[in-house]
Amino acid sequence: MNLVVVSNRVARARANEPLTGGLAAALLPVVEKSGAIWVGSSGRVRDGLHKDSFAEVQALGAGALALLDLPAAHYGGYYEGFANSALWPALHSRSDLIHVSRDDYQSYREVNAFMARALMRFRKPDTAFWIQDYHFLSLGAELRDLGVRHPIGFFLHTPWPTRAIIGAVPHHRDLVEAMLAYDLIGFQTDDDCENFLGYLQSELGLKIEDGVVTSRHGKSRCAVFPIGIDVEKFALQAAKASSHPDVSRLRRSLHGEQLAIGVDRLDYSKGLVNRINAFDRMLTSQPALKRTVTLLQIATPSRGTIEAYGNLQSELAKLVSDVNGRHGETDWMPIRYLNRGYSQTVLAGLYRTARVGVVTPLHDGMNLVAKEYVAAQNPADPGVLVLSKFAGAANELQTALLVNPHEIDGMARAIATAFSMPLTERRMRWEAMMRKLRAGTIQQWFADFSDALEDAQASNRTVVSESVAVESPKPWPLHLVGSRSGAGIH
Ligand SMILES: O=P(O)(O)OC[C@H]1O[C@H](O[C@H]2O[C@H](CO)[C@@H](O)[C@H](O)[C@H]2O)[C@H](O)[C@@H](O)[C@@H]1O
Ligand SMILES: O=c1ccn([C@@H]2O[C@H](COP(=O)(O)OP(=O)(O)O)[C@@H](O)[C@H]2O)c(=O)[nH]1
Repeated sequence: MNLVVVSNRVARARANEPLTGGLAAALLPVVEKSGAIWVGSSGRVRDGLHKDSFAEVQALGAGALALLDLPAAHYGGYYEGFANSALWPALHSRSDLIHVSRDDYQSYREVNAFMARALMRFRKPDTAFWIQDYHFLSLGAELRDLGVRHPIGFFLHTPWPTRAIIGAVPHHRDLVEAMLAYDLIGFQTDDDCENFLGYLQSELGLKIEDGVVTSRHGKSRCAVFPIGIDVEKFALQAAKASSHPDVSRLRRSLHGEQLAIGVDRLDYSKGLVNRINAFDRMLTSQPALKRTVTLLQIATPSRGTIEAYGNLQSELAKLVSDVNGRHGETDWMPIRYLNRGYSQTVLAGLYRTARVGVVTPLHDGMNLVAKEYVAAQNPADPGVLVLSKFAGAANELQTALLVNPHEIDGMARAIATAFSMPLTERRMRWEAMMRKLRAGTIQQWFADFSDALEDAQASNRTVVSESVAVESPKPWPLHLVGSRSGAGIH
């Protein structure tokens, strides 16, 4: 199978650069190994809607990375507008934050249609397309409209909420109907999959049998594929990274204090305000912990041009300074707060230095940081994961200290418990989590989805020969094609 993977965000090709978000981080190692072509946004926009606006096609391990300039007229309405100000808040059960302009949906559909046209050049008789995430809910339908009969799979990296919440998204019916052009629709958790199937039954009146729905497009299989990480690579990286200058400087600066770590995009779904409030509450209710513990919170800026994100950044900066101002002393600050990104090599070392990993999103598709924190621990002296029960990762990491991120007192107690947990209990909990991580690696996820896509398509539709194609594909060249002059956007 000649696999073409499509996502809005793709990994930067340079090693040791911070990666933005779990989708790019997760796909990079498996795309590199598999020989797939990974198509996504170049981070630049261009005027006009030409299907040939590939800024660059470059080698990526055994495969290739194809970067596409997106149409300038529609980019804002697509990415900041419909994708991140309508779909993202709804998918994270924050319909109160939905803000869309009149043309955003149109722009979203235009970019999906534009991507479909651009993908035609990668089509070969044995091609399968694997579309990633909420940016491209209607891409499969656009490909079908262009005559594509190849297998097309879709994986949603975020949660899928209840019918009432998704019903707050403008054009939700059109979008979900368009999704049924996919042969396989993958979710992170059983709850997400059940919510989606519930919507199909109750809102669209469709029949479902064993996770397979029949619509005017044919059959679509809905199934669960929890995403994982490269466990052994992360563990090795963490062991090596302890000598990295950033990591050894951190260790030296601790003066015997125990470290808790949080690593998140600066996003309202990550529960950062509640987490800082919980740390504050812990220090207020257990003042003996002062000077003995510190929280290192890395909050990487994300989607900064969207108002809700800008507001959160200001709120957090104020909150952290308030907590530090009240509890801090001349030579000790409770919270070290950083608005920047780190490479995964450095992150691995930081995770290993921390006795406690605090991962407390209000809602999260998976949360790979939770898995990375566990994989990075020293087996002889592992740290403790405090994990929100609303992260997809909680389904697997049940021996973490599971918390409700809306209960500030409960979180404060859990963090304090984590700091004082005896070694035997830490090891027992950590070993159980490692068994789960090893059973569901990113390599396994990639293989499971690819196999299921082949199976789903074989039983759903007959592959139509290339002669039916509306345009003949051009070969994809492994060299620079076209200019890189578009305006930067990420
Ligand atoms: O591309 P951005 O707008 O900068 O956002 C970064 C990514 O955020 C989301 O990541 C999700 O994927 C992770 C891996 O499956 C998962 O662990 C996490 O829970 C999700 O939030 C988003 O879904 C991606 O499309 C973005 O690239
Ligand atoms: O400074 C940073 C912060 C995060 N990450 C990576 O970004 C991903 C975040 O994924 P997660 O699923 O936790 O959340 P998302 O940001 O995708 O919602 C993880 O692989 C992190 O290692 C990184 O490389 N550098």
